[in-house]
Amino acid sequence: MPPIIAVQRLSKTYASGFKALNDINLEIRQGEIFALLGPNGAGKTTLISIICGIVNPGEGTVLADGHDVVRDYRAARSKIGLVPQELTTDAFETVWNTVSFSRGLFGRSANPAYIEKVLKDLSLWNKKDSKLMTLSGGMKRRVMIAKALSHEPQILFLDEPTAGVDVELRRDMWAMVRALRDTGVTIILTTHYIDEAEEMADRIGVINKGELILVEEKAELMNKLGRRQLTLQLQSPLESVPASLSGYALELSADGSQLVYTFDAQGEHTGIDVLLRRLAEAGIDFKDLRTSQSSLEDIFVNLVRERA
Ligand SMILES: Nc1ncnc2c1ncn2[C@@H]1O[C@H](COP(=O)(O)OP(=O)(O)OP(=O)(O)O)[C@@H](O)[C@H]1O
Repeated sequence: MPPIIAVQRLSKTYASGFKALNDINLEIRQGEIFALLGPNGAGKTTLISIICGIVNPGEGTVLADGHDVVRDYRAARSKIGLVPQELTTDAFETVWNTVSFSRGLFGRSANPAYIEKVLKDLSLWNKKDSKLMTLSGGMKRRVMIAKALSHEPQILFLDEPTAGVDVELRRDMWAMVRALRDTGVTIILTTHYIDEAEEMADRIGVINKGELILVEEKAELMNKLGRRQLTLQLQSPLESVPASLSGYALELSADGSQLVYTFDAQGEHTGIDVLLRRLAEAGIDFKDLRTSQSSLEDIFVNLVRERA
């Protein structure tokens, strides 16, 4: 199946002379949830804006469902829904009218049954006659999504969808995004919340200083770059790691009560069995042990730091 979005050799230099994107190549698969991560100013919004036809690409090409976003702008844009970061809603309009109007902007004929479905899916149906200014921030965000979906796009961009929303609404938003994906919509989201990418994404792209430094299946990424740790809670504190164990990647906590062993999550041999034997030989007893895996956040911070 051809990619739903194909970005090839895309670079962008703003009029100021600042190069915001450098030779980006990216293919988004139909029906996936793709999370774009990157620190502030990395180029996420620039990339999304180019794909959505809001900012002109400098060099390179972008196809959305086979349509060139510059040469064939209208066809490309009709495939895309964009939920921008800022809430821009017409305060005096009703939910129903604003969502129906958005559909009209894309030249689509009225389809009340579809709008009704979108509002119901987003739990907005009982607010359809409410003026936007009377809605809570969370409800307004839902309206932004409904507007973006009004013309039945196949691709939905969510720019920082849960910035500043409470935990409960975040969970609701995640469920909504999953439900949308289940209807076949491809979702691309940018986020600063790494746990959001960890929770939601099928694949993850990391952008830093205008360069796409990594694109990977989430599970693969966690496997490849993730480190695992074994923490041993000692019976009696140690002053230092015994010399007989110096060949192991062991760290002693400041109070001497914990030994932490870091090992490769992918490696065939973790070395734990031999380590435990050596500990016993050294007369070190422990009362508890637990393993942990580094989070996507650790991986992300390391990736970006390496390139700083
Ligand atoms: N119109 C513009 N003219 C000049 N420079 C710009 C323009 N728009 C963005 N930039 C610069 O391009 C870089 C990338 O900006 P962009 O908004 O794409 O980053 P971002 O990854 O979305 O950041 P954030 O996470 O803060 O939203 C930044 O250094 C920004 O200052």
